[in-house]
Amino acid sequence: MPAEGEGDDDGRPDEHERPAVGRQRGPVRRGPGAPVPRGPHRRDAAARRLPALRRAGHALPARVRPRPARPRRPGARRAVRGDVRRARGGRGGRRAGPARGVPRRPRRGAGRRGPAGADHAGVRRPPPHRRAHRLVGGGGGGRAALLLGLPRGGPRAAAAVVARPALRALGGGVRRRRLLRGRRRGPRPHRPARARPAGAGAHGERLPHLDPVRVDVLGRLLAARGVAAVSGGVPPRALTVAGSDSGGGAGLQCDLRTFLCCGVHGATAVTAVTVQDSRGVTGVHEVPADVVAAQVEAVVGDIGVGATKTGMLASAPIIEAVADVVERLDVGPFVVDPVCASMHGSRLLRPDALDALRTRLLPLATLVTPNAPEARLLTGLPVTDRAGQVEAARALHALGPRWVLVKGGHVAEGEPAVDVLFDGERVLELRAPRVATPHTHGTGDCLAAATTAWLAQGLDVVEAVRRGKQYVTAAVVDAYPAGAGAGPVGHRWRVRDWPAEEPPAAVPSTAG
Ligand SMILES: Nc1ncnc2c1ncn2[C@@H]1O[C@H](COP(=O)(O)OP(=O)(O)O)[C@@H](O)[C@H]1O
Ligand SMILES: Cc1ncc(COP(=O)(O)O)c(N)n1
Repeated sequence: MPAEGEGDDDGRPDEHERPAVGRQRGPVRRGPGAPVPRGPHRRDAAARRLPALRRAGHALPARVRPRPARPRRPGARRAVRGDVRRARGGRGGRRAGPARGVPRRPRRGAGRRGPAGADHAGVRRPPPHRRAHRLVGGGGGGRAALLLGLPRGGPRAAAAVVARPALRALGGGVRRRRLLRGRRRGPRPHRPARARPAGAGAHGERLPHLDPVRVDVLGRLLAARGVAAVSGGVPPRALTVAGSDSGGGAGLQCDLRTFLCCGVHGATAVTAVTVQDSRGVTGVHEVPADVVAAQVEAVVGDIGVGATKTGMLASAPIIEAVADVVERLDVGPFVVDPVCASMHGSRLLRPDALDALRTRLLPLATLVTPNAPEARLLTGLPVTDRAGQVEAARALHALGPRWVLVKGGHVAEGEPAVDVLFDGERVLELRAPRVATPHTHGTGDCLAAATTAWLAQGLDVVEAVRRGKQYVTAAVVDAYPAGAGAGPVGHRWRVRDWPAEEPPAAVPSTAG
């Protein structure tokens, strides 16, 4: 298959031309927040502050405690709670403010942090592998690490690293927290403010508090400790039947990232390997149709899937093979993203495959998600405004899918990004602010994959598409310029609250 074409005269649909990257407004760059300052070990500074800290009632790690505390002088005033509050810079007693020699605790979100592993007074806390037992109880961390695929060098630390966000995601459940955390000694260590996910809540809705990925991780941790799991150990599964994008921004790479970030295990049936970067596609190697079908059979037969999506299908034989296997097996709700070309205008579907797409695949689809050029290609209708989106949705619905979503990324640019959803009766609009960025590589895959992930978790189509739209909007806000051309949408906004723990120590091995 030719990787690039030049317009209608050579068969390549010029509808797939996107506005040139350079013509768009500058990228919206978002960093992961202020860099974490890392300094030298502050043992000396910590030791200088010891008297004040001891007055404040801090529980000090043994390694910075130079000598046992002196016995109290007879008649000396017993430390009262107010002293502790004052020393920590909180309210209490008459004089609010830090005790002499104890630095004021930085405000939440003030962006200041001490050296890694140090609390607000500059005292090093014990390293994670010595603290982790408070989170996961003693022993068993090795198995937890094994289950979670984490490094074995510091299993408890690794388990703690995973457990902490899981606990945070669980919100309430004081007993559950206590069970895992154990008894806390000393004051609560300072935690820096969490980075707010970019774009989250743009539509007044947040992703669910009870994040399925984290609940599941916690479930596995508990199972490894022999404690009854909080939720089932196996996450929902979804399958993508799609091409590989060597640049990683679109295709199955984008699908897998999105699946994970939406709480499902992703499986793949690879249809083609593309040689692709941020500037375009320079090569395509198709996978034989029977091998594509065999991948679907293997995944569905053994692992099982709650929902399936298609992306780049490359050729009519591959479409036929996928249609055959989807008819035979239970692939769950079936989302067809009728990918015809890349955003750079490189063809990803042979022109003679359009008919197979219309007649074999669309009738099987729970939801089909064309962009405006694809909708035009499939229906022959111009799709240049909202009315055109609705008309195309009606025409596509007549081809057999249960739902049609005509996306608005290429429609009325400069206005909000509005997608039109149609089920044969209702016409619904999903509206989001349009982000001024040229880095929109993978938007369509991201939307379809997120929607598929939510379908795999049992949501209905409207709810799944709403969340898919919410996800892709945040991902466009989080997009970044990787390469000289169009950069990919970003997924890091979903994982930025990884705890600022130190990784486990790498110590010389005594074995061998
Ligand atoms: N600049 C943008 N800002 C916000 N949302 C966008 C932007 N560009 C595309 N989208 C959204 O991303 C999704 C994919 O749209 P579209 O670009 O039309 O598909 P494709 O990537 O298949 O060409 C749609 O929900 C669309 O509204
Ligand atoms: C393998 C593969 N699948 C899909 C796309 C479409 O993504 P985009 O429209 O963002 O280029 C792509 N470029 N490559």
